Amino acid sequence: MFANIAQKTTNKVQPKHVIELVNVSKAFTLAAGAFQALKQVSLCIEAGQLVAVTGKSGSGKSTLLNLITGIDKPSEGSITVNGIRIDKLPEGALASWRGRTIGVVFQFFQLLPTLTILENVMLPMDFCNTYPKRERKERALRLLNQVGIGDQADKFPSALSGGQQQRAAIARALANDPPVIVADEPTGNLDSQTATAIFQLFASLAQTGKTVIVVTHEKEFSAWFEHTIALADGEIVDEPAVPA
Ligand SMILES: Nc1ncnc2c1ncn2[C@@H]1O[C@H](COP(=O)(O)OP(=O)(O)OP(=O)(O)O)[C@@H](O)[C@H]1O
Repeated sequence: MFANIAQKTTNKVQPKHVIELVNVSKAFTLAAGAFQALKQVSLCIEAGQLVAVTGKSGSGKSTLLNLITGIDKPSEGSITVNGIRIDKLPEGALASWRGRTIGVVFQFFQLLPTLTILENVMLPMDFCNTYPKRERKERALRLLNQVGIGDQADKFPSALSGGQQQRAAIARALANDPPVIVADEPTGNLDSQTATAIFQLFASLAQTGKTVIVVTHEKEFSAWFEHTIALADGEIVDEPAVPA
């Protein structure tokens, strides 16, 4: 199903550790003083891993994702993604880096309602200029076929079911062929059968060499993940090993 993506991804030279955090802390300044949302977190994730991030509300899951995607900067520590020290990158360079390196999938899909599904998937290519203009439509269609909704390409998001919209969002996340896909509670709004199909899709992507990081509360899917990063009060209580 993902043969084309697999071909492309495995031809790339990727560092073994696609994501590496060393002693990362994140403090927020509140009226009452500094609040440590993440405390001295170190972890590494290898290419092609399907990784879960779990923890109670407020444990630091979104903060961790925001740091890995470069949306936020750490207060301390280093973050290396795909060989780049992103905590050192200036804002402009970060935006362009993010568009090419990270595909993001949200709980509520966040497709643009006034664009067709095909146009939504083409958008990241238009923003980042990653593929020649004449190739973008064909690539978007190919991605939609690969996630199983090629026949919905000309519809608007409101005409699709939740599961179909999430498949479209995954196709959009793949548009620029990023090595890393990050999903924040992607099945939180879907029934369990549809959620299973979405997790199957993520597992297939990981098999093609994509690194897929999923924040999830859904324990019934824990067996799908090769690693679980369990957070409690901003600290990792279960983690992939840090490289020597
Ligand atoms: N911008 C901010 N300013 C101040 N405090 C923040 C900010 N962002 C997060 N926090 C705090 O950091 C802690 C961790 O928040 P975070 O959103 O990472 O948790 P979470 O595990 O993703 O929770 P949820 O499952 O509810 O989304 C919380 O106590 C939160 O209130």
